[in-house]
Amino acid sequence: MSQKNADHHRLKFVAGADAFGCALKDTLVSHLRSLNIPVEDLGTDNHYSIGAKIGQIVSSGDNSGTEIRGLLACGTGVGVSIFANKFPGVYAATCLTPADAVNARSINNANVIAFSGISATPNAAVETLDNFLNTPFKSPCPASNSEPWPENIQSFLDKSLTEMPKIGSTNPNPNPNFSNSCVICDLASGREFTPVDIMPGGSMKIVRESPTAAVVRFSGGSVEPAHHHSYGHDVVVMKGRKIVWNLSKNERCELGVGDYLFTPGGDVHRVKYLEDTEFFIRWDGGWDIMLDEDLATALRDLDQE
Ligand SMILES: O=C(CO)[C@H](O)[C@H](O)COP(=O)(O)O
Repeated sequence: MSQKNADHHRLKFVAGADAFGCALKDTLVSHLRSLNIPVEDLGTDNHYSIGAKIGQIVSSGDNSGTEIRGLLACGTGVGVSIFANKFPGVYAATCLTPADAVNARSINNANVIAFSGISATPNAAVETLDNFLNTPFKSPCPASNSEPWPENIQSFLDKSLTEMPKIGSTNPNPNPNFSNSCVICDLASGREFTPVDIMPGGSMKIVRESPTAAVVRFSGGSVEPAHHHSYGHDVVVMKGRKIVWNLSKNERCELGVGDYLFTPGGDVHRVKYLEDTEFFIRWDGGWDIMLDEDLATALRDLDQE
């Protein structure tokens, strides 16, 4: 059984669902509010977007000391978890039973819970959510036969909060052209620009991996359709001019030589290159890119500007 923890006053939830999970999410949001737990309900979107939005908010945290947790629901509870888990510091767990939620809190310190809108009944889902609320990390749980953890597992759990965030933050397969022994020795020479297949007109020379640093070139007139990255990135323009629309924040800026821009992880942005442009870019973690629209949509929208 879960341990009761009535002190929810420093807790806030952000919630969202896709169409398959929407009704269940509404039930669970009402339940949280009946417990006087504040909830920001982001409503319904496709499971890629809603999982990423909740993940981004939980990852960003809250500087007032309030703990932010996420509640997600889709058809299976799996897709939304995968996307939320792309963000650092997010531990999203799909919980199909009340026992899953006790295990996910006790063993994994999960901070996002994902439900299956298809298979969960409202009553079972409420019980599952209550367990997620009331189970402290490292408490006895079904996986420990409801007994305190043995010493070796307790020690693993104790270390996991500091060890887990490091996983994936260093490149497990460093390029043999690099020496990783010290920063000065990470000399990258002789690297080539390679075309960025999904961004016509663009080419990129990666000079360091995870955190990833690169020099990027785009030919004048190129457009990058709206996209986002898991990690925030710094850009310094070395040549040319570009316009960046941050669609998440409804902001537009024009960057010329020497200008700097930071774009947070998850922020959707579209870019147009006014001239042949070259810039240095550095992501806070590994490089990835998720397209949020196709090129035709970007060009059509820019035409209407
Ligand atoms: O990742 C990339 C590969 O095409 C782009 O170089 C990068 O996305 C350009 O910077 P921004 O994300 O600010 O548009």
